[in-house]
Amino acid sequence: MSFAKEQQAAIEACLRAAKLCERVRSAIPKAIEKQDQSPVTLADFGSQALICQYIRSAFPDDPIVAEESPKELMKPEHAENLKQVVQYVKEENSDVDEKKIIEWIGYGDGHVTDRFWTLDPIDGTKGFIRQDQYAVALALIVGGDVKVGVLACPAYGEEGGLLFYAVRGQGSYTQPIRSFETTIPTRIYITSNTDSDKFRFTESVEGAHGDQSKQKMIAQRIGISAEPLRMDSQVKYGAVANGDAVLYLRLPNPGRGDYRENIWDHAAGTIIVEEAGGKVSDMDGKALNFRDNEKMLHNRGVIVSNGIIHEQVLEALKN
Ligand SMILES: Nc1ncnc2c1ncn2[C@@H]1O[C@H](COP(=O)(O)O)[C@@H](O)[C@H]1OP(=O)(O)O
Ligand SMILES: [Mg+2]
Ligand SMILES: [Mg+2]
Ligand SMILES: [Mg+2]
Repeated sequence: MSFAKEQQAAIEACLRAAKLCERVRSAIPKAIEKQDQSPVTLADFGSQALICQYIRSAFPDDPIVAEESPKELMKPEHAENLKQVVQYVKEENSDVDEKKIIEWIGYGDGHVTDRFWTLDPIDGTKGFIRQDQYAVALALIVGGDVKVGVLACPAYGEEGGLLFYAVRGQGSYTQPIRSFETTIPTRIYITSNTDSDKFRFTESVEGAHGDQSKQKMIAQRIGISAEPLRMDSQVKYGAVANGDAVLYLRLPNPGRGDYRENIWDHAAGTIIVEEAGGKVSDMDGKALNFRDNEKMLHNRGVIVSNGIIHEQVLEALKN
């Protein structure tokens, strides 16, 4: 299957959401604390509303498994915030009102099935608030396999950012977000170990989302001495896919042994790296499981590489 219609819809939806996010980012985004104490902004809600509405109208039968829920926004104390989200969304879709916003965000409460979409409306919210890296991440999963992935990275690579996308079996591509309509796709590939400037690894900015001292040690064991490229979000997958780094390490934080990764934090990035020639697995070498649950219950750690060094990294982790 070519998934041409899915690819086109996913790209269009993410481009619109990225525009909304950039407008909010330039106005200093306001953070609301979620129940798990992580932040969410009005742009996260707006992005999810836009993308869910778009995907739902193009593919009415497809469930969407998304990060955010409209519950918080429906509380009376957020009445002004809800109005503001409507204003943000209006610039991309004029057919919006408060009731529709709640309904559209709520489309994201779907379940994992044989065919579904998974969405992180803003991946790396902490980066977004810091005016740093973030991504809008959308993927289509069929039979447990990621078939289409899109990452809009508005703060990465060049002014206005880069869009990365891939369809299974068709390669990975990038285009500038700002000039998307007037440029042609550039196919991207991982870099081999010979480009010494890019023989480096990438990891989260947030120390609590990984194990930075162990990540440094593993990188050193395979001969990487360069300082890590620290960035928020799945932009790190984009960096490995287009050859800006050879490795992305995300080892479990020893203080948070019970943390399990969400599928929307990895699905889009995974296909983009794989279709660029790289490899993605957990720290035991197992494939990431996008088939059973919105959390990857049986995967610990995430290793993303150019493929060439993958076995070496897994070996280094055993010692
Ligand atoms: N303890 C943790 N370990 C790994 N990832 C985490 C942890 N806590 C939150 N995250 C997730 O890491 C992602 C950001 O990744 P990065 O650090 O690479 O930018 C977010 O989606 C965030 O989830 P959440 O959206 O629930 O906050
Ligand atoms: Mg998010
Ligand atoms: Mg995320
Ligand atoms: Mg979050």
